Amino acid sequence: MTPLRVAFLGPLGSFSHQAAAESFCKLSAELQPQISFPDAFAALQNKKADYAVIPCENSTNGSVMQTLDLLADRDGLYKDVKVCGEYYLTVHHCLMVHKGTYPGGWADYDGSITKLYTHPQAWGQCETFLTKYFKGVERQDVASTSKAAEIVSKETTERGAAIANRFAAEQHGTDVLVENIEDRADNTTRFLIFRNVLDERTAQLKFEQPNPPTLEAESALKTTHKTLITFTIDHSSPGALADALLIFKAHGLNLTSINTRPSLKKSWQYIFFVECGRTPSDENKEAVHKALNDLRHVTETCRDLGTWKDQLSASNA
Ligand SMILES: O=C(O)C(=O)Cc1ccccc1
Repeated sequence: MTPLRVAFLGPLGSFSHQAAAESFCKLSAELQPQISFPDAFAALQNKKADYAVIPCENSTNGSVMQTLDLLADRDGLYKDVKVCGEYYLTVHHCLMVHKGTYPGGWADYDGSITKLYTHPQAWGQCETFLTKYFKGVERQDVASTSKAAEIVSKETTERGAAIANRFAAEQHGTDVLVENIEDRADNTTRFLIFRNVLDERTAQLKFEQPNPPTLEAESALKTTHKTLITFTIDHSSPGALADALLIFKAHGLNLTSINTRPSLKKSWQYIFFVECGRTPSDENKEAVHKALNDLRHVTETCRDLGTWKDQLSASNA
């Protein structure tokens, strides 16, 4: 059997690459860089990859809208793709330039950078640094931080700089001018790990996320299981959202986050993303199944996006 194939947002050296490598480090996995998040999802749906590791939320900057839009799956492209795990990565950004541009390093920097490149998620994580040193400098969104590094590594005429991972600098041969430019030292991105639930090959490979590392055997039993459910409601019906949320309470499911994205069916109507947790027990093992059945009565559409082990419940236990 071929090794486990893990899709992530490339090119090599992205934060997604780091998260994929770290979360599958114990398994001999073939890491497959993709050009975009939709490409990674398509690889799963088409059974070209077994898993995909995609950023969903950052502790400084909040939810990743591109990922929520993928999960909304408005065109039904990724029917069999579900979450099966999560991974928290501490994210340190560097400012990097074309090799040899500033031989004296940051100490000699003369203010000549005219354009900055990075993934949209990164701007908001480095705002203090950028406001201090690069106020008014043009910012260009690119597909990933490592793509930004690749662009400045190849540029010949412009004075550009990229915000990216230290590994991206090694990968693409750029010079790091400043390290750790993120606003907060605890800047962390949560990645979700996805699989195709109908892919039998993937099922046989049995990737099982470990219990959080700091958990002792006894408290391992207390690891929270998280579930993600998306739904739409009848916006003209007073209390429709309250009715839906009460179902989680009725089944002992603790709400841990709520997000919305436009439904794109009608303006000012939304798709709701509800994440909830439970500590597994004999009594509540059917809780998610029952909640989904009840939700189908009070929602217009409703989708189970998977259940996985909470990798932070060690610190919550
Ligand atoms: O662009 C990357 O490197 C990604 O993997 C997306 C991203 C961007 C910024 C923080 C975490 C993940």
